[in-house]
Amino acid sequence: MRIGLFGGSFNPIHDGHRLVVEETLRRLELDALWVLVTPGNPLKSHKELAPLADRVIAARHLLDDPRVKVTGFEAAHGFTYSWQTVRFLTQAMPDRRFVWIMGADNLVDFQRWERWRDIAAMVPMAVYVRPGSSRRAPVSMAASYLARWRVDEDDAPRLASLRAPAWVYLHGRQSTLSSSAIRAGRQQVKPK
Ligand SMILES: Nc1ncnc2c1ncn2[C@@H]1O[C@H](COP(=O)(O)OP(=O)(O)OP(=O)(O)O)[C@@H](O)[C@H]1O
Ligand SMILES: O=C(O)c1ccc[n+]([C@@H]2O[C@H](COP(=O)([O-])O)[C@@H](O)[C@H]2O)c1
Repeated sequence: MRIGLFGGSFNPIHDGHRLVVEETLRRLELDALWVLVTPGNPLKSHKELAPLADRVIAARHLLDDPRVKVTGFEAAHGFTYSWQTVRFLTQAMPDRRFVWIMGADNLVDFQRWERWRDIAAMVPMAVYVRPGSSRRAPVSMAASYLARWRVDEDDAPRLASLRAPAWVYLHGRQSTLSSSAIRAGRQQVKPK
């Protein structure tokens, strides 16, 4: 069983997230994708953060696919950092093949994440291209550190079965949507 783990603030969820979900399910040949709605990104202000339950409900509504499961379980476990989530899931379910999924902007910042090298060593990762970060991501500090474990895009279907570290940078359909622009009233959850 190959399962994508797509963590996010989803404040609010938008069509850019749906695009990443659809593309990674297809390109990584995943059986399931778990959307992990975070109690709060440790690197972001939580001042404008909507309640977890509201973000979970909205994500379930927009991502209406039987393969997609939306959960806020990190809050119930008291997890703040993604390494805690990844360690917990890989230890609790050693027979599942997990892949951590994130947009290219998060690879640019990845070296600021708590124990980011440990995350990369625990789980294969798929980075999805995003406007504004597509060129910076592959030359970021984390990408340079992880360069020798980068897998060709054509091998994306194999990623889940590879031993970590292993990662792929996926190019494809792109969305300019962002939650912050939606909160500021400059964009809509779904483009017109
Ligand atoms: N348009 C997009 N294209 C590709 N990846 C995206 C896009 N929007 C968000 N993501 C990715 O989805 C995950 C969750 O993102 P998040 O909930 O922070 O949304 P966001 O639009 O980046 O929010 P904000 O604008 O508040 O930073 C992250 O890994 C992020 O990189
Ligand atoms: O563990 C960390 O240090 C860490 C730092 C930044 C972001 N994250 C996680 O990355 C995911 C994407 O966050 P965001 O806000 O960009 O949607 C979400 O699951 C966050 O909890 C995790």
